[in-house]
Amino acid sequence: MNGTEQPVVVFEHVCKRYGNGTLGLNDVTFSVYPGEFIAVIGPSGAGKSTLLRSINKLHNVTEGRILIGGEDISKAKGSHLRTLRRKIGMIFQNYNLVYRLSVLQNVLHGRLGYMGSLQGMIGRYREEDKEKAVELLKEIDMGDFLNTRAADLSGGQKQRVGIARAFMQEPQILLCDEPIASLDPSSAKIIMDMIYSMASRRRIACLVNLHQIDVAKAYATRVIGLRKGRIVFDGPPGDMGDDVIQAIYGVSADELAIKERNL
Ligand SMILES: Nc1ncnc2c1ncn2[C@@H]1O[C@H](COP(=O)(O)OP(=O)(O)OP(=O)(O)O)[C@@H](O)[C@H]1O
Repeated sequence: MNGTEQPVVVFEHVCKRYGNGTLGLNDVTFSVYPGEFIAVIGPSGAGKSTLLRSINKLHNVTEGRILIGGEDISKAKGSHLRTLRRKIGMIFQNYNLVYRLSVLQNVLHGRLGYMGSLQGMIGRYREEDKEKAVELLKEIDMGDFLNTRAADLSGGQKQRVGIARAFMQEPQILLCDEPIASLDPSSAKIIMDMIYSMASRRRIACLVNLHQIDVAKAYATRVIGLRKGRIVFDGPPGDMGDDVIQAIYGVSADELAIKERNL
């Protein structure tokens, strides 16, 4: 971040109330700058997914504004919404691949937001898109799996394809919703390393929902701690003392470690 750079995402006093009355986000205000790697942490139900889903308007917020590159996505519709969504890549806990399709075809899906609907339906991709997809797959060590069906991959390999698809979109913001929650520890490390290095090399801003504080501390340039829909901490991981853990989770770091061990 530097003094002249414009934020890629701005939240201004955002509230999200669900139909049943639950307040998922409560007066949330923050800005995200290019190159930041932000871990969003908090106990179950704190609003982490609600926050991520608000950014690309997977649901409407009830109050406040969300600006993407200076434009209000809360009000955007139709082709304007589609254009704004191109800037926002997503990586999911459950990969969201099309399992009957090949690895290469899944990665090419990252270009769909740039194509007409007919072009997309018949899968008519430009040669340069295919070359870019192959390059990305090589970058994540999946160059030998181009024609493998996505169904036939391990969990870690599926997530790598999810990563390549997200970068294929050339986003300015990458939203990762618990990207390692379904993976064993060694695959989780590989995936976090890949997301971190690929995003920082391209200066793409990342928001990553995480359950593990140690992972947040290891990778994040900044941590946002949510509790009951409110931001209760926003700062560098080095500032996360026991008081901060208590404010986010309502228990001490020791108690939290015991709870996690018993899960
Ligand atoms: N579709 C919905 N309808 C009603 N309430 C919802 C809905 N989705 C989420 N909520 C509620 O909003 C609050 C925030 O939920 P959210 O899923 O954002 O939390 P989270 O921090 O991502 O939790 P977890 O770590 O368990 O995934 C919770 O009280 C949840 O029950």
